[in-house]
Amino acid sequence: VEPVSMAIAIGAVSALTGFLSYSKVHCRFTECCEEQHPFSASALKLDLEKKLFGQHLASEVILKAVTGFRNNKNPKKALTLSLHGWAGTGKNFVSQIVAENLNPKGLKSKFVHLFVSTLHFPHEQQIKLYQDQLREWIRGNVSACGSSIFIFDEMDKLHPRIIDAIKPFLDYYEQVDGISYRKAIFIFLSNAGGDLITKTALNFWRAGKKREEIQLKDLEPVLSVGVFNNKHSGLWHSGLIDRNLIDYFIPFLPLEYRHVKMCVRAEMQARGIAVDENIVTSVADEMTFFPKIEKIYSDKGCKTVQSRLSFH
Ligand SMILES: Nc1ncnc2c1ncn2[C@@H]1O[C@H](COP(=O)(O)OP(=O)(O)OP(=O)(O)O)[C@@H](O)[C@H]1O
Repeated sequence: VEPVSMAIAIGAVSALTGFLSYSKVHCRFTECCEEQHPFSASALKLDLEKKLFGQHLASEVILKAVTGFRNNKNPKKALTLSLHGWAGTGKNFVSQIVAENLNPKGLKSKFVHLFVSTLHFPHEQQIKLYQDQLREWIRGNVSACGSSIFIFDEMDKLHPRIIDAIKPFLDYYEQVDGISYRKAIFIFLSNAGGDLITKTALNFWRAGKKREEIQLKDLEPVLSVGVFNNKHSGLWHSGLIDRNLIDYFIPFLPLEYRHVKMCVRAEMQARGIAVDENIVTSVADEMTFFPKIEKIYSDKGCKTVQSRLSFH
């Protein structure tokens, strides 16, 4: 090998090594987009089992969907999950668990984005502007980090045309204007369909069947049709449903008295207080339950447990 080529080769290798070690050090100080943060399906499974109460369907589907997506080196489209259920049943909570399992900084990561309808898209007459802003925001963020996560809370309060603006990003295209969206994750949270889920859960209860016997096939089709036909679901007549771009409709069941108690215990443990069963019972007793006669399900799920516990 002639000396000049050798010198160039050595120079190139050391420049590359230098760059790699620089970026390693750099990423220690600022957050970098790593396409593949180490992901452990068993850690996610354990988290769901330990932390999420009374949601056997949501746990199962979320674990399957996220694991399958992350283990696929070449997904054909972005992962799109639509979470439905009554208030306080764990939709935001589970999004946080998923975000933390995919990204060490969880919701605080600059690659995880939360949109809240009433906060970010409050005015009916600004739909066109919101559509443009949303498209730009997602395009910019996915070009900076392909594996970005976008969470849309309060979908039921979103004008249905807004979300259709991002339809091309959720489709099977390899690239849209030079950007691939295939490694991104979109999570929609909504109360829409909560009434349908409760109805099914109640039917099982009244038939003397266990809650855990409810299967996804008992709910998913009802949910997708119900949400499509519901003017206040954010997905009313949406092209996302029409074109089958939502991978999973995930039902969150209404929580029972025993689940509320589990939430109180978890909250006490999180605060480092010894679990006192008298307090657990009195916090759970303060919650209100429906339907009027049977009083099975907590109407706020576990939502006010934290603030109520502070009064004991
Ligand atoms: N199934 C659950 N298992 C464990 N904790 C729960 C569950 N559901 C709710 N919680 C607790 O209650 C808090 C509020 O729940 P969360 O914000 O996830 O409800 P949500 O379903 O998103 O409600 P909303 O539709 O009103 O936004 C959570 O931070 C969590 O502490």
